[in-house]
Amino acid sequence: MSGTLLAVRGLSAGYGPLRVLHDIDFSIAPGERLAIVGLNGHGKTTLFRAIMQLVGWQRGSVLFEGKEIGGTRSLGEGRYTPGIVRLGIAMTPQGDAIFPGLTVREHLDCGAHAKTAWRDRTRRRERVYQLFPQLDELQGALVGKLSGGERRMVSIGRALMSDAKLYLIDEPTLGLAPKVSKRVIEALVNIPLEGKAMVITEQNVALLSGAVSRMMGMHAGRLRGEVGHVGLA
Ligand SMILES: Nc1ncnc2c1ncn2[C@@H]1O[C@H](COP(=O)(O)OP(=O)(O)OP(=O)(O)O)[C@@H](O)[C@H]1O
Repeated sequence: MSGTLLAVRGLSAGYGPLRVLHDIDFSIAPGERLAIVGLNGHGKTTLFRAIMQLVGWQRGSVLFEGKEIGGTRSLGEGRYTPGIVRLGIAMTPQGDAIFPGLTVREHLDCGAHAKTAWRDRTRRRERVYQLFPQLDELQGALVGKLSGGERRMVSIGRALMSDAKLYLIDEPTLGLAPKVSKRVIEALVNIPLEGKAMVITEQNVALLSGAVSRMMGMHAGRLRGEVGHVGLA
């Protein structure tokens, strides 16, 4: 598929005096699944947070469907984030960002907060259950009582309930057993993109190798060129 969904140019970002990202450039087209791999602490999460305007300061351009959502900002983390979500970017944060007191079903419905998504929530939930059949059986269970892998599935499922065109999935396998990690990645690479796009960050290159359209490396806040290229999307 041609065209550019997201174009990041000269993006730098950090927290207070700390500069974490240095002049990041990359873009992603509709239909692409891009992996950004790098070790702990090298800036993967900060990159997602900067796209969502959740860092302390940033500068540089972030174009989403041709609209500038970046620019120079130094105050008010999160101030523009709801607008960015409404434009069509959904982020699954690292770790267990869940509401332990809600059931699986209630949790998924939280992701369908836009009007059109809410009206269509039953069908969307079914799609999530197809992707993660385990969750179908756990619809009424409290999310706080689930295993780490199940909670991660809920967290990803919540993002899929939205009207997003771009999914940012931050280290979906963090803290999971190898077998469960494999299942979560398999589900992620099987999600039909149909003109949407996905960026997945990961520390374990082997898990995503051969399963994504492109892979880039992040080291010390800089993106390095492609670390592999395969035909799958
Ligand atoms: N809120 C914050 N305030 C200050 N420094 C931060 C903050 N969040 C992250 N950092 C620092 O920014 C750097 C990059 O962290 P970041 O979380 O983006 O890396 P990462 O590659 O995603 O690794 P991780 O797997 O740990 O999330 C680290 O040195 C980290 O200590």
